[in-house]
Amino acid sequence: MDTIQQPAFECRKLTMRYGKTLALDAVDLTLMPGRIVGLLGPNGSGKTTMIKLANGLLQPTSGEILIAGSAPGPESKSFVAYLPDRDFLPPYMNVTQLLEFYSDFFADFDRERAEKLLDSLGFEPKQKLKAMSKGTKEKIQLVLTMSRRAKIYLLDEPIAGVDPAARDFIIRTIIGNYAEDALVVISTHLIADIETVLDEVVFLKKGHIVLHKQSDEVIAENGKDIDHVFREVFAC
Ligand SMILES: Nc1ncnc2c1ncn2[C@@H]1O[C@H](COP(=O)(O)OP(=O)(O)OP(=O)(O)O)[C@@H](O)[C@H]1O
Repeated sequence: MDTIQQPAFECRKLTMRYGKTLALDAVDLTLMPGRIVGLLGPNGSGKTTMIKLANGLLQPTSGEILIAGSAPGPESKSFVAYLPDRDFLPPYMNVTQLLEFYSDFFADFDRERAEKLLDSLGFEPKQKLKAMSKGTKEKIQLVLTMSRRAKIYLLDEPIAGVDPAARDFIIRTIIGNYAEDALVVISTHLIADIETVLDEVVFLKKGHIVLHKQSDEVIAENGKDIDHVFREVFAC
């Protein structure tokens, strides 16, 4: 008998206002485990706001967001691996200290996996974060995030600052390092680079979901790739 799966991520009439700005307007969205989902939208469409709400960094104005059935909080932090869209690690730390920091903070951190990945990328143990280029910092932050054996990965713009060759590495790291029953949500507007790994896409426009479908359905219905569909939907 099939067991009924609980959604990994659920928004119910989720609304977020910053003063007069309505960033999310009564959004309903259900994402199931075992999927890689692209949260796609132009600047200011509400992607970061939704991811921050999922991490409990913001409180909704109204409606709710549920992570594996509960409101975000200390418990969900133990199984949600979050990659913010900005630097978030102490800049004075070197590679070894960062590995120790993650091992101390996250019970699900697979240090061996992180060490192997960092070694294959040529990182040196004594290399300090503050001396790394923007793209190199993004790589180490992604390796640390994806080396958690999390149930849910929320990646906010993981490829924005890196060159096309490094983007391929990042995409391989994402698909090579998550458990098959985990949910991966990737927010980006660089769709062409990432669309081949997406099972589902969510198009967010001015705080509304204008499309939520399986990637292959979007391609079949439109006869073009997701990047081109996105450009049409969001044409200025
Ligand atoms: N702290 C804040 N105070 C006021 N308005 C905010 C704040 N954060 C976001 N906003 C506004 O909320 C809306 C959604 O912003 P959000 O950062 O979620 O969009 P985004 O889709 O992640 O954009 P980008 O692709 O540029 O990162 C925008 O109109 C933005 O200006």
